[in-house]
Amino acid sequence: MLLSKKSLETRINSGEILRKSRNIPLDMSSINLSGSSCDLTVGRIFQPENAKTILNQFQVFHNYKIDDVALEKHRIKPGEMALIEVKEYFAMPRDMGGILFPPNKLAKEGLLMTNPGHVDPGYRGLVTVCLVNMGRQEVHIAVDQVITTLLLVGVDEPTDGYAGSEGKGVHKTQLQSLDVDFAGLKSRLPGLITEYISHRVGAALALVGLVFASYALILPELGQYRIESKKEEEIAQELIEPLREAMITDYSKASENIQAQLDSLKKVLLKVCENSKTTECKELSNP
Ligand SMILES: Nc1ccn([C@H]2C[C@H](O)[C@@H](COP(=O)(O)OP(=O)(O)OP(=O)(O)O)O2)c(=O)n1
Repeated sequence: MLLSKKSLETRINSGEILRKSRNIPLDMSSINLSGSSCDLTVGRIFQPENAKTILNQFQVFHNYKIDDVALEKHRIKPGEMALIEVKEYFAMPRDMGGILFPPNKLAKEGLLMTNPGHVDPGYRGLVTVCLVNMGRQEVHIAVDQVITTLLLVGVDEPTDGYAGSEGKGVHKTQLQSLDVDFAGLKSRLPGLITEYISHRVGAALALVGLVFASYALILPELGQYRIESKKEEEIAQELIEPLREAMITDYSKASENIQAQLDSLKKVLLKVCENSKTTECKELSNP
């Protein structure tokens, strides 16, 4: 069940739900209650990268604490991240839970809240809001500005309360794990570009290498092929030549034989003609 404005006022006045600090009740005039929800405001602002640098690099000389890196106002650049510690201190009763929402106004400005969530019945302490500027413009945030809306819901019977410890707000470990911008793009981009280029160049080089390697492999093969075919031609020549010579020799021997045969045939015919005394034989014996 959502709680009405009237019952919220009563509970807050009695020191429940929200307080100014652990032991100081909230001044009702400082909070904007509407229906079953109330608006929560900016307490401290942290720009993770700046805060980390100061805490890590100058700690040795100055003994900086988290309070020293908190900002009162800040312009969140497009793509950048900011961590907000909410000003109001939670003192949730055991019969009531809460849900933290980003106000519509923030979204309109391009701010994305990365950790909307529930507030357990019995939770005590501070809550944090992590924002990323997803828009094109810088977004200005300052202390006391509305940063999140708390929707309050009654539980049908009192719970055992919250088992976790008191919320201390933003701490150093939280800052360490966050980057200057969304998904660490600013720090990752040079690496991503180098990786992209090296992939492309690598692929191009591999292609060029492949072409050269192909030439290097094919050219000697072609040369070899030529040499081998020349060799083969010489071998063929060596084999054909004696055959050719043998053929020529045989042919001339054969023609000599034929000539001899013809001569002896002629002699035989002449003898036959001399005996027959025909006209044709006379012509044959006196050509
Ligand atoms: N933006 C938010 C949302 C919640 N909380 C607080 C109120 C919750 O009661 C408490 C625990 O919230 P979750 O259960 O959502 O978070 P975890 O599961 O991380 O914490 P836990 O292990 O304490 O339950 O943290 C917070 O500090 N900041």
